[in-house]
Amino acid sequence: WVPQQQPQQRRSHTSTLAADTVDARYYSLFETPLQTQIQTLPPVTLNRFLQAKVQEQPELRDLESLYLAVQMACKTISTLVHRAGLVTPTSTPKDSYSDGRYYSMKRLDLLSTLVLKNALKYTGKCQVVEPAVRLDSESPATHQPGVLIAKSLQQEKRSFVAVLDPLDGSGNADASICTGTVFGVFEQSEQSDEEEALIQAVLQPARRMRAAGYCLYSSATVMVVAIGDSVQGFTLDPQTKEFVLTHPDLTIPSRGNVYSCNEGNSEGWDPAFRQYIQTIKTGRGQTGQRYAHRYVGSMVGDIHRTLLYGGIFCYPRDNQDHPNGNLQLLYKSAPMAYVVEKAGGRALGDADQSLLDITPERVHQKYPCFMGSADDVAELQEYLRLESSQ
Ligand SMILES: O=P(O)(O)OC[C@H]1O[C@](O)(COP(=O)(O)O)[C@@H](O)[C@@H]1O
Repeated sequence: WVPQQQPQQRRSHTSTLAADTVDARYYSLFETPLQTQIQTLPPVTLNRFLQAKVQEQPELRDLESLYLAVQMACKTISTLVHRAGLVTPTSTPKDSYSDGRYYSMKRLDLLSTLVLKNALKYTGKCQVVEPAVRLDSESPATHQPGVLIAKSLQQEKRSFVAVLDPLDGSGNADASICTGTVFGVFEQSEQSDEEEALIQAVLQPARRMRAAGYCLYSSATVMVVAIGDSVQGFTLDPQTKEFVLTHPDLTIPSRGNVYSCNEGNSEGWDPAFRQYIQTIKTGRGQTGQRYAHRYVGSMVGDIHRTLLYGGIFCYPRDNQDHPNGNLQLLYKSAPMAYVVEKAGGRALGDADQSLLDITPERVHQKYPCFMGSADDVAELQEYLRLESSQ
């Protein structure tokens, strides 16, 4: 909707219609000097940011094309996700997906995977493989996310190889709950283009990543990238369709007051972890403050909130349905952990092991994870150590 009249003209009307009053208030926002200033500031787009980065560090040039392809795909996926309710059939066909949720989940997953794959391929600078979907024995009959591995094709001695989860939390999209794309980038030392070699190239601990990031599709679409030693957040401007730097040099607060986990699994948790949660939520932890519980059930959303506000996100093992937690290490928790640590937080896989030091044995392997504000993770670590010493 475009206003047909200037605010000044509208206010000159003597009509006292409520709509006019509301409009006047709306326009007056834009007349304040501060707002005028903000609007005239030249935005730093992701493209410009990357160009500047490459000028500083020319060895990142290959990474630039990968990032540009990912951001292009994320713009399309953002539109797909936001239009999901408009284009997905509401009645679920009775086919191989007995559960209606899995049907549209699968559909959005496939679409996002295709969009991302094409964006990467059409750069002409990336080779893309989609590792065959094999169900992990630890998660029989559950939804298996699509995953992509992309390699930059520059004829340099080194090349980059990225692992990408096109749409984390796709099962939530029907309820308009946030979802996300996750990626992590390694260097490939051995120059082979065989699928198996590419898979091996990403089966590395996240500490060896050269970059990682995610795109959150929520009330806004936000791309957060860890590149070099800093973390930058860019918001997609729906008018210009550009990612604009809105969260420069993101750092996670050293302490928060929110814990985020699937408390429905608490019966099967290790006693020490259960004790930790009980302690912080009743205000008997180190801060003496009662922690609030927040759990979207969409990892990217839960971790993004943790990054901005502080606190702790956990997916521990339980002795019922999740002997290794419920998050795939390689393409979900490890890249997120990389971002969190680059932002000054911490991430654990076990009592004494950083999540960044765990080598995935296979693409879809799940692993317990705990990440967030450094002081909160340190407090939890004491409980995990207690458990492992028993
Ligand atoms: O339902 P649970 O066990 O809490 O698991 C939720 C987790 O599963 C995920 O939704 C992953 O789902 P997808 O398989 O759709 O990618 C995470 O985003 C989220 O944290």
